Amino acid sequence: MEEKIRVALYVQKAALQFIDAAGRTEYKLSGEAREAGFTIDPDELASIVRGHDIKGLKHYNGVEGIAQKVSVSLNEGVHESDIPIRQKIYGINRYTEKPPRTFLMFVWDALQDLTLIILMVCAVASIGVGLATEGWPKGLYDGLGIILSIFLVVMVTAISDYKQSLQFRDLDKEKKKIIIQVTRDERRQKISIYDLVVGDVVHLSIGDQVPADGILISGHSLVIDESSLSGESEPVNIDEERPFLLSGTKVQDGSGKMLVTTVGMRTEWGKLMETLNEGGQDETPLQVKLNGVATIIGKIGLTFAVITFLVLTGRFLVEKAIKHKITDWSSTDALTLINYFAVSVTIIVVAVPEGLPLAVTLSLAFAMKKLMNDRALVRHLSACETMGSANCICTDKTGTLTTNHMVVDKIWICHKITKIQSNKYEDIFQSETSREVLNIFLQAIFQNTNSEVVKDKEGKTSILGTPTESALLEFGLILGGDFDAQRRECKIIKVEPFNSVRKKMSVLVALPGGRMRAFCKGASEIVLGMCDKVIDESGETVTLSEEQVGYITDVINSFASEALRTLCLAFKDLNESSDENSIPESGYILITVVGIKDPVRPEVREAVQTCLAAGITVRMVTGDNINTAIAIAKECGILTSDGEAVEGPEFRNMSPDEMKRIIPKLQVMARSLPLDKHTLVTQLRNTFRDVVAVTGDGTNDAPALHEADIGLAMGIAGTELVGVVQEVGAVMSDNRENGQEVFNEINSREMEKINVFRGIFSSWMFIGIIVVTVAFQVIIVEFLGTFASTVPLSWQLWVLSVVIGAISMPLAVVIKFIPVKNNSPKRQYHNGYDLLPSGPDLA
Ligand SMILES: Nc1ncnc2c1ncn2[C@@H]1O[C@H](COP(=O)(O)OP(=O)(O)OP(=O)(O)O)[C@@H](O)[C@H]1O
Ligand SMILES: [Ca+2]
Repeated sequence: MEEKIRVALYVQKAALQFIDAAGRTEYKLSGEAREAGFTIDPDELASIVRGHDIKGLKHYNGVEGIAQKVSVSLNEGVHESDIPIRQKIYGINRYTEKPPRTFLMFVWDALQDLTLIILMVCAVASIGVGLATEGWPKGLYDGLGIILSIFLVVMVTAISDYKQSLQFRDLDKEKKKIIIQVTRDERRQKISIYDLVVGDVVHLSIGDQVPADGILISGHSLVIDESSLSGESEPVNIDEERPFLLSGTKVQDGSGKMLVTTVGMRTEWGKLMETLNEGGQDETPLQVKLNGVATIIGKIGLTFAVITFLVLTGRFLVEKAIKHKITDWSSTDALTLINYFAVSVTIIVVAVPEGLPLAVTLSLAFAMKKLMNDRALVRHLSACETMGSANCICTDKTGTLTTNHMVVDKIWICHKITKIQSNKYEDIFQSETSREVLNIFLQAIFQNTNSEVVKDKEGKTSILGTPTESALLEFGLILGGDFDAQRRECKIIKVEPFNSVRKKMSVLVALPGGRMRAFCKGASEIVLGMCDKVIDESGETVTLSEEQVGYITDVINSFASEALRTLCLAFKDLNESSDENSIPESGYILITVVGIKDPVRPEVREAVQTCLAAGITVRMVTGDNINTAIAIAKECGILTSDGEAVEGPEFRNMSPDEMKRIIPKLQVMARSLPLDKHTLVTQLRNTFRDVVAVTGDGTNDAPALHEADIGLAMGIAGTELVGVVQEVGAVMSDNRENGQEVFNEINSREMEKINVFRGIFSSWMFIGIIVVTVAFQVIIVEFLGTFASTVPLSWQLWVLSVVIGAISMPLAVVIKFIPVKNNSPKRQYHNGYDLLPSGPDLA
């Protein structure tokens, strides 16, 4: 699929270049558009952005020029009232959906199974032979019996696949309801991606999906991951030189604002969707293996059948030759030969275990259903299987284990710790003189943020931004701060947005008098390291002594041990001579240490226990402070007394041997960079041969998600991960107990667990499937006698068949050791946050 996209993209690029070479195309603007005040044709706009036509953009006076042509002010945004006309002229932001697959298509798919094809051939042969030997209608019965079993298998497979596709379509719709931030009617607000129109001013920040094609208005270190479109893993910097943003790509770093120029099917993404047809469904690793087994058995059966036929026919011919009757043929002779053929066909029918696909399909369908109920997005049956094979989960903390609902809980300011209980700022700032401190504190909160306090139509205040920043802004409002007033007072000169590598955010602002001030906020110990002074009650700056640094470190640790996320806020006044183009990295004055509470989700502890019980190791990898991480990990039951907690920098600098030694015990990694998580996952997969599931928010965790066997991208808001974790555990233990339908075979530590009867009766799903399968067999044998050409068996024969069946158990154990991992493709499951607009399964 990815490959196809890439090819389509190259073809298109080439075509665009060709058009360019042939001279500018003339576009005609409709009269209606002109009347409504628009002066640029939709296709022309689309081609400028898609073709990265910087000359074309200059020709129209850059982004401001384009804004004029689509009749919008970059400060105010579009007006709600003219959205219908924009949609009429420039289109709506939707993609044509592939027509849904019909039930018959699923039936057709189910029929493609090799075992079934062999069975069908047998049915036809059997009907032919039957009619010739036994005549109408008795001769039909054998064949009809086989057709009946084929019918059953096909129906079960098709119905379960079809239902699953319907369910998936619903979830698909849900997950495409992405909310984005735009400025409209001079107000920043949230809208659905579908309501976006040409002319909209969209705010982008790290982790966001670019919702349509457009041009950069302004940005700070904006870096875009275009890999979904181009397959290029190298991210691109978006700035004045390269201001084009394409729908379906993702913001990897920084922040910015873009002007939407093209929506829906006119975008690059839309065009690609048009040229691509649907990708095929792939088989699950288990299906591949079972098909392999069935095919081998089938082939053996076929060989024996052919040999039997040849031997019987040979003997017959030889006998005939001995009796010198080789030229003398009667109809009885012909019937004998046909009979031999029938015997051979029977061998194939008996040899191919058609019950196998049925049982497997049923169990996978059940597992799928369970996952679906928990709203984990699973596109293919194979997901359950790969998931069932996971023996190790690396999870992030924020939003996955915790609720991601953050509130400031404790602060340290002016050498005093205060627990925030009431909503009164007097508790924190008692004396009049500390007004000064309050001012600088509010400045630090409101100036140095990527989030915003906005008012909606009714004048209600709300905060748009990340949970951490929202907590700070909310606190600022409680202290009586005024976001708009603050923002109007100072002019922001330069911004270094937050990301997980820097773990801090800094800005440079011009104060009313023209003096420059820098603010820095971020991971407490990092920012503390950048400070050499601290502000006291009266607003005076005093030099930080070593003792004081030690004391503040203690404060940080005490907050962190209470599971609080800690941040330091600091500022620095610059003198005239300092460089306006860079924000200082040291010499800051510390204002405060804040401790933000982010409670653990109540269900997490149990989910973790489920995993541990199923033999899955759970590891927490977080960007947060080590003490915070430890406190939370203990609360969730992840960190045990014999487990280890390390910090990212320490882990990074370990020798391969040291890593090998620590990883088995490693339960917590704190202050990690995205790359540390990636390293850990790589090590687990390669050195320890683990099957690793990774959960994360898809921004800073992207590298690790890609490396994992199973990547669960949960989106910033976090979702019902707990359900997924539990399912991984449940599916996993089900599979183990099944005596398989096989998952961890190459993992040597699993070897001793091949006791197939362990816990077999605790798995209801498995028992149900067995009962159904057995019931089918009994019904076929006992009641469909004539149809399936079986005779009711005596009890001795039943015992015999059970014994023969039991012999297949050791065989199953042997199958267990056939490696499956290498042919199981790595998979990623998203809960929509970072899915592409039209949501094809690119993973
Ligand atoms: N907007 C922000 N501005 C400045 N610093 C921040 C901001 N958000 C978080 N931090 C700091 O960065 C640290 C870690 O951030 P990082 O993005 O690496 O981890 P995370 O993804 O939030 O956590 P986890 O990995 O557990 O999900 C936090 O402990 C906090 O101190
Ligand atoms: Ca994270």
